[in-house]
This record gives sequence, C-alpha cells and structure tokens, in this order.
Amino acid sequence: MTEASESAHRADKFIAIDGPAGSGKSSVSKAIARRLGYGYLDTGAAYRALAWQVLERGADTADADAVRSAASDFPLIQRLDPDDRHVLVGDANVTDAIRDPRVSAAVSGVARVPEVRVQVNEMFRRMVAEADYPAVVVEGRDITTVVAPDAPVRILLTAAPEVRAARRAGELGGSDPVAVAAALHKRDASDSSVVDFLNAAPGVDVVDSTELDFSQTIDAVLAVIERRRDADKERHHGR
Ligand SMILES: Nc1ncnc2c1ncn2[C@@H]1O[C@H](COP(=O)(O)OP(=O)(O)OP(=O)(O)O)[C@@H](O)[C@H]1O
Ligand SMILES: Nc1ccn([C@@H]2O[C@H](COP(=O)(O)O)[C@@H](O)[C@H]2O)c(=O)n1
Repeated sequence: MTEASESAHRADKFIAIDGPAGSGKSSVSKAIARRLGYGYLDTGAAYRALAWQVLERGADTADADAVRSAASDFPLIQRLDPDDRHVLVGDANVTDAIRDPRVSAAVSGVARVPEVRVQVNEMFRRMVAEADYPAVVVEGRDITTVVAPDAPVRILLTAAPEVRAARRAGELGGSDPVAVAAALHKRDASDSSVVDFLNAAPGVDVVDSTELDFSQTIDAVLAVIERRRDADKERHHGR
C-alpha cells in the first residue's frame, strides 16, 4: 500500500465500493450515504471531468501527453453531499456534459494514464480525510484495491452483464439497447485491462444484484457494512 501511505489517508472513513459500469454503484452508494448521514464521492465523475477537459481543448484522450497536460491544470470542484451532483471544472458547470456519450466513450483513455491515476487518488484520499462527515461512501473501480485497500468495509457491487445493460438502457429511455450494451461492455473491457473490478480482491465482499431489486440491493450493502463494522469493533476490543 505504498501509494496510499504517502498521502493524507483516513482508511477508517472509507466505505469502499467498486464494480463494472451500470452495476448500480452511484445510485446505491448515494442511497446508502443518505441513509447513514455519510458523504458520497463519485470518483468516476472526476475521470469524466478530466476527459471533458481534454476534449474541450480539442485533444484526444488516446494521447497520453494531452491527458497529462490537462491533468496538470485541472481545477475540479466536486462536493461530498449525496444530494449535490454538481461538478465544475473552474467556472464551467460540467454536471450534465460529463454524462454525454461522447465523454463516456473517451473517458477510458484518461483512466489508462498511470500518473493521472496517482494524482486523482491523492485527491480522493485528501477529500475523504478532510470531509465533515463521519464516513464517505466512495465508489469507482479501484477503491477497494488501490485507493483504500485498508478500508474496514470494501464491497464489489456487481450484476450480470445483460442485466446491467438492460438497466442502463432503461435509464436512457429511447436509446438503442444494443448500442447501449455495446458501449457499456466496450468501456468495461478497456477499463478492466487497467484495474481489476470484475473479481473481488481478498477480503472484499461481493454483492450481486442480478436477482435483487433496488431496495433489496441497498439492504444487502447495509448488511455488509453492519457485519464488517461489528467485526472491526470486536477486533479492536480484543486488543
Ligand atoms: N438492484 C437494482 N435493481 C434495479 N435497478 C437498479 C439496481 N441497481 C441499480 N439500478 C439502476 O441501474 C442503473 C445503473 O445504475 P448506476 O448508474 O447507479 O450504475 P453505476 O455502476 O454507477 O454506473 P456507471 O459506472 O456507468 O456510472 C440506474 O438506472 C439504477 O437506478
Ligand atoms: N475509480 C475509478 C473510477 C472511474 N474510472 C474511470 O472513469 C470512467 C467513468 O466512471 P463511471 O463510474 O462514471 O462509469 C470509467 O469508465 C473508468 O474509465 C476509473 O478508472 N477508476
């Protein structure tokens, strides 16, 4: 855990959640944060905002130098309130723009640049350490393995690929479901060559929502949090 130990880091404040695209990370994490009075950090939004900035400069995210250059001057503003979804880059409100299919298709290029990952991971750890919340639900692809491998609660949230694609297509209502599924699987294939979020690392709990509705998924995640916290308390008392 060399990367994490170099920065301001409060592993105890992390509820770490990873998973593939469309697995429910953001909707479930937000609901958990609201329920428990915690902060919520959507790390994918930061990668998306950086991809937006690269595109805004007329560059290509496949160009690692252009990505590094954009990252060296990246005034991201993102809050931890689960009810505040605003994302700004400097004065530009990019809240909706970062969800554009153009950004979704380009974001994996940004995620492939190792120096950028180190930079944003430092930022995520700092945001959590300084947060005015007892804990923060942090979701992404490498939170359980790289950003906070020492967090007391680490969850891989997953669902069958066809179920994730159908849920995403339903959300985008009117979009071609075949194209939506293809874009989602293409992004997963590219992203999973950088970090493994398809298999749970040792000690990470899996919540598979394939057969669960939204509220059952929230209950399953809450049950993991409670169980892991109880185990953590017992470990500390036993010392
Ligand atoms: N258990 C569930 N049952 C039914 N629908 C669900 C469930 N979990 C999530 N959803 C829905 O699936 C869609 C995708 O969820 P969400 O956007 O939270 O996924 P995500 O993992 O954050 O995706 P991405 O990584 O692409 O941002 C949303 O419409 C959400 O409401
Ligand atoms: N920890 C993370 C989070 C995200 N990414 C990259 O950002 C993209 C967008 O993420 P969403 O959660 O909004 O889908 C994702 O496709 C990854 O390329 C990442 O690398 N690490």
